[in-house]
Amino acid sequence: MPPRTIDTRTISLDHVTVNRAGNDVLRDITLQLNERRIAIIGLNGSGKSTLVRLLNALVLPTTGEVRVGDLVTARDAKQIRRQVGFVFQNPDNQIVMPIVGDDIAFGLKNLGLRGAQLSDRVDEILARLGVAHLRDRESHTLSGGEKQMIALASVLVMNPSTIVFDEPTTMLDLRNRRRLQQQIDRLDQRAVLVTHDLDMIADYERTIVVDDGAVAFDGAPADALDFYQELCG
Ligand SMILES: Nc1ncnc2c1ncn2[C@@H]1O[C@H](COP(=O)(O)OP(=O)(O)OP(=O)(O)O)[C@@H](O)[C@H]1O
Repeated sequence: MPPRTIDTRTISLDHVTVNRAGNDVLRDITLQLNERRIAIIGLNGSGKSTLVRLLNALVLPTTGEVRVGDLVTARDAKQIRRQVGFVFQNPDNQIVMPIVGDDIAFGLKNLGLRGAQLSDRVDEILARLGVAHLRDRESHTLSGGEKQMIALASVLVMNPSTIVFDEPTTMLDLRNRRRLQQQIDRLDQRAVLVTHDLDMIADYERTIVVDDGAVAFDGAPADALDFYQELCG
């Protein structure tokens, strides 16, 4: 996958700690995220979801600061969520409207789009993901793989500069996993992917291994995988 230059904002974490119920689930994390493809791997409960939720203000630091360009998550959550989209592990957490087309249109309507401008954007994104035929379907009747594509469409349609995927393939069969992987590979946007699916990330520019709330390794995927395998024992 050739690296492409993209106009996106650097995401930086500066000495970030997140405390939950008296425990530091993330400890003193300092990172600058500039690459186009970044993977986050690590054992269950190591802190991966908490780390990526910091990137679009779903989680705020207990101490330290997270910035997207000049914006600070603790202050500018609304603007940051337009820059940094988030695709959840379970698309049911993300699909809010009973009809697919309305779900995709939801965020754009909040931005004031109406009429042909709105419906063209919805059509365009559904066609791009190969799911135009789902536009008028009732959301709850979709299969898990179809729901995951609609969840991705609802994020992509807002044209964020970074998209975070938190274990997006967990509920997918092999065919849909490959489809989603292709869609992620094609994105112009920066992608930050949390996954246990290690073969998805071989081409990534950077892989961060999280262990016990800290960054245990940060580098090329092949080296990260060696490190992770040793960690797993
Ligand atoms: N609100 C909370 N209250 C108490 N503990 C929490 C809370 N949120 C997260 N934790 C704890 O923080 C740790 C890290 O959780 P996190 O979901 O970030 O891990 P993860 O690496 O994404 O795990 P997995 O691979 O299992 O999804 C876990 O021990 C979890 O139980």
